[in-house]
Formats: sequence, C-alpha cells, structure tokens
Amino acid sequence: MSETTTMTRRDPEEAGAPAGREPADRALVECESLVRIYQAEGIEVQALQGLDLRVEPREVVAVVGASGSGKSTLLGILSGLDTPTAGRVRVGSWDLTAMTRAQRVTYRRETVGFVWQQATRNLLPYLTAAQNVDFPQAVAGVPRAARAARTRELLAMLGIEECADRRPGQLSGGQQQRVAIAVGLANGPELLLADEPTGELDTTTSAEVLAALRTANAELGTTIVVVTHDPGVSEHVRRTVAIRDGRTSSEVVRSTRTRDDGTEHTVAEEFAVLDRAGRVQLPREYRAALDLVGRVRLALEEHQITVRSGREN
Ligand SMILES: Nc1ncnc2c1ncn2[C@@H]1O[C@H](COP(=O)(O)OP(=O)(O)OP(=O)(O)O)[C@@H](O)[C@H]1O
Repeated sequence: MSETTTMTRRDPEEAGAPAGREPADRALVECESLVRIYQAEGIEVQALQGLDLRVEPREVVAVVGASGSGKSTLLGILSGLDTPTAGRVRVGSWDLTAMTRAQRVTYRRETVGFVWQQATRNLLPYLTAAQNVDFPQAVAGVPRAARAARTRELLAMLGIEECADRRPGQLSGGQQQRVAIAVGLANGPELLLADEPTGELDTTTSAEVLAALRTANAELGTTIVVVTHDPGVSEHVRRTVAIRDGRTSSEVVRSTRTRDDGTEHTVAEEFAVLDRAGRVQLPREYRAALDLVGRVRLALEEHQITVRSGREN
C-alpha cells in the first residue's frame, strides 16, 4: 500500500513511456486483487474478493454477474465514489486508491462519464435534452459556443437531434438513455461506465441503446464498461467478463472469422480466468459432470493440465 499512497497521478514518463504517450501494452483500467468489505451492523460482507480486471484503451467490455456478485461495487470504485478495502486500481494515469477529495472531483469531471439504470438519476427533469448535455460542460468551464457545438455533435451522433428541445418526460425510455449517454460523453471522458443502462428497457430498445454505446466507442474512441445482470448484452460486445462472488470467473470473446467461401461468421470463445495467485474457477457443469468435489488430482502433461476426481478408484 505504501507505494500507492505516495503517488496519485502517475506521469506516463515515470511509468517508462515518453510524455503524452502510453506504452502499447498499457491497459486503461487495471484492477488487481480488489477487495471491498462492507461492515453492516457488525456483519462483514465481502462484496469483492480479489477481483482482477484489465480493460484496454478503446475496448467495450460487458461485466456480467448475478445480483449481489459485486458489479455495482466495482463500478462505484471505478467511478471514484468508493475506495477498495485492499488491492490496486488504476484508470489512465490515476491511482484511485490514493486520490485526495479535490483529485476525485477532477477525475470524475475529466476522466470518467456515467450512465445509470434510472433515467431520473442521469437527467435533470426540468432541463431539455440539449440543456442536460450542456450542463456538465458549463460546470467544467467550457465556453458557450464550444458547448453548443459539442452538444449538437453528440445528439446528432446518437441519432437524437430531434429530442434537443424536449424535456426527459417528453422522451421515450430509449431516447432518455441515449441523452444520458450524450451527457456522460459531454466532457470527452476516456472511460464511460454504464450500470444496467438497459435494465428498464425492452429488447428492441435495449439493442438501440447498446448500439449507441458502440457508436460512441467507434466515433470517439471512448472505452466503455457496461455492467449488467443480462447475459444477452454479451451478444452486443466483443468481450464479456463474468463476475461470481466478487471475482472475475470467466470471459467470453467474440470475433469475426472468414470461411473458405469468403462469408463471415461470429465465433464466441469462453475462457476461464486465471488470477494472480494461480486460482481458476471450474464451471459448475464441468464439476457436476465429473462429480468433482473437495480434493482433485492435477497432472501436468505436455501441452495441458488435467483435473481428475481425487477419490480413490
Ligand atoms: N453499502 C453496503 N453495505 C453492506 N453491504 C453491501 C453494501 N453494498 C453492497 N453490499 C453487499 O455487497 C454484495 C455485492 O453487492 P453489489 O451491489 O456490488 O452487487 P451487484 O452485483 O451489483 O448486485 P445487483 O445486480 O443486485 O445490483 C452484496 O452481498 C450486497 O448485499
């Protein structure tokens, strides 16, 4: 911890890169062995139990997990609202475990944007869509003309120009969430965090909102982390990370491959995640299929490691 408490905003040069440039392999988000313990009425709840996560610049990642798996806790930490009990977390040049209150304000204004599930949390009801997008820019001190241009550009990019002069109450749920994405992007954050952004929407409208996030990623290069309990979201992103019991347990990576006849198809590959301590979680169905419980036998073979039942046979 001493290393992280002495240095907050890390200069890329200090990290071994020329000023203004990041080394090619540097992730935008790096969480290492994150632990978050809540104390509630004398009871300890371990919401995160040593979570590891890397998100590369310009990536769109879905973090999927059941209720209570620790997703909102992770987002709270990445958004700078909460701090972990132990572990390391870096976003860009910010060490989130060691920021002062003032640095947190700057981080939240400049580096991250948010989209929450409830439209009421994203938008001020008495302002129009354009005024909502203008507001965070005004707070950041952006001149009026530049704000107006940025607002127009964002609403056009997300296909909601016609909503500019309407208040949230006069917009559909999907339009509200697209305005919320524009608000989240208003100050050009490197990272956009979305907590169940489609939670209150039907399938078609959800697909539109996810498409809007992909547009933001493609047009502006914004890195996006979407947290959801909806496994269907993974069909809309290249990489999905599953969290179970406060730890990353598996990842699904989608890629487009070309067949011999030139047609393209999408392949989804599932990976288990090996953490820094060498732990890997075996999927429940694999354990059930071989009735693996308690001790198991491990064997290192030429190109693989096998896991067998530990019972005598
Ligand atoms: N402020 C808190 N005080 C005590 N326990 C908490 C607090 N916040 C979350 N928890 C507990 O931490 C665990 C993880 O919660 P978290 O909200 O991060 O999960 P989640 O995956 O986002 O769930 P959901 O999808 O239901 O929002 C749960 O057991 C939850 O009850």
